[in-house]
Amino acid sequence: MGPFWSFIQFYPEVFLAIICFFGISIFRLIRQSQKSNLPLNWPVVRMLPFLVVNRHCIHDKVVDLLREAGCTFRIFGPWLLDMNFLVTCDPATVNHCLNTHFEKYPKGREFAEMFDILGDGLLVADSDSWEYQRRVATSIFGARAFRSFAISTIARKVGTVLLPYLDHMAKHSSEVELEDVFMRLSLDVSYSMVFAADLDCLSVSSPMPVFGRATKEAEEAMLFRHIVPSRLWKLLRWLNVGTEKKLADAKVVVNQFIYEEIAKRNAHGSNGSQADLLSMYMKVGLDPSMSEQHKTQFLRDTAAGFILAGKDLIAVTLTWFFYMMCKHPNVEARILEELKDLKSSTWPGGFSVFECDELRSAIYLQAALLETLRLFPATPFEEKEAHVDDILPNGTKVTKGTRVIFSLYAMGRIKGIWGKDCMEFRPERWVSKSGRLRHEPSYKFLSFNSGPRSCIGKDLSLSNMKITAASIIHNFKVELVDDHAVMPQSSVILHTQNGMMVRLKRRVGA
Ligand code: HEM
Repeated sequence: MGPFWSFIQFYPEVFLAIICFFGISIFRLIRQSQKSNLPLNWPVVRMLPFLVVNRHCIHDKVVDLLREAGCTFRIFGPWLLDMNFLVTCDPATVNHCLNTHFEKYPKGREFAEMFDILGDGLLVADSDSWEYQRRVATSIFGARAFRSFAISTIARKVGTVLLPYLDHMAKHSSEVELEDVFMRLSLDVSYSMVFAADLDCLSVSSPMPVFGRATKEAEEAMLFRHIVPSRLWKLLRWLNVGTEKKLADAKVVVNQFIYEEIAKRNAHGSNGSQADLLSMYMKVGLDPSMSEQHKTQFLRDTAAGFILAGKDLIAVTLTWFFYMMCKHPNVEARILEELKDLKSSTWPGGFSVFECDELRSAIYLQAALLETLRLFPATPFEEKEAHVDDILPNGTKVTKGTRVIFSLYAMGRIKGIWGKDCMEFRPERWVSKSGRLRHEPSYKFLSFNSGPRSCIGKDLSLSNMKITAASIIHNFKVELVDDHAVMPQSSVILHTQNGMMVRLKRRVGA
């Protein structure tokens, strides 16, 4: 007989007491969990069950949790796994971490390692390297030549690729997965903007090009890195198996494409008037202390960053925007009315594509896009790491190394921040009495980040989305396929869980 059975035989009352203690504790924890949205702190595994059980609807669960907890809550991961973090949607905390005490909350090495496909680029850099890269990027994004190249690229892609593709689908009465269409279009646009070369991702006859497949696999692997303990994905990376192998393969493809584009430019030079991003970076004259190898690496990291930075964010925002149009036909009708008197250019096939400058007066369209981003922020959460011990405005203590997660998704859904109607889609909230766009502080509307690390592509993205959305709405009626549920995916980017299936009809007279 083993020692366990001997113990039960000799001390049955002690054994019974232990069983009762655990039984009552578990019963109390379960009762408590039924009354509250706050996760239970179990022995050993701590709050991991909350994350696992709610993994398919984690964004909405975090909203409930933060509503009950008063906007800030500390999540404890299993013992020894270093998964503890603080989650918040409190604008004062956001302002503290991203603006007033910005230097205390860098991205951190863990973040850079998770996104190692971006090398040492602007999106992952900290301190001096970030400052230098931000300066160069700001000057390029502010250059008229780059902006006008970027805008004309968007209009060309919408006129020659997107609208003919949608028209083909409309003529064949085919169901279309709209998010996939936007993902392909966005990759096409980003690649052209960075290299002035066409990938042709959105074609009726050809499959997704190899570069597109590689970026998709890389993104899936980076998502996996976010949801498992870092020790696990590092082990898989070391063994080169699973998603880590796919990521390693994807990196080889991405590098091959980018280095080839850089080599072509080095061999043929770019003419002085070329204004794609690579040409602009080559023209700007990088830090003379950099070696040739370092410069090539810098250009590679920059190109990878700009291709990956915004493309999915634009694609998912457009998807949620059209979902809102399907659900709120009155808003769509008002946008159509607003577009009626605006100038557009006509492309082969008779498609109208709106001009960026004309769309400046389309206030309601922009309000509807901002309202979409409020309820469906393309990055549902953001993450920083405390560089030193700190105290947040609400008195919460933060120790060095704590990961702070800002839930942008929750921020748009809290009454105390946006009012009683916070769950309603109401573009009017963005329009002032005088008919202008209402300004909201970025630490309240965090979709493009706040403070020194605000999104550099904000204006360009809004122009892109306005041109694309206006041109689709004017030319086509988009209808959701019956019974197709559209829900957010639990992901680092707010994709839809099962895509968005629609049917299209060409508008009469368009
Ligand atoms: C709907 C579209 C977009 C949204 C919602 C968006 C949102 C954001 C957010 C939230 C950040 C902060 C990320 C962080 O610190 O972790 C960011 C940073 C950044 N975004 Fe965007 N973005 C969009 C499109 C773009 C585009 C199209 C580009 C470039 C072509 C771009 C370039 C950047 C860059 C370079 C940064 C890093 C800035 C820095 O760290 O100093 N973004 N963006």
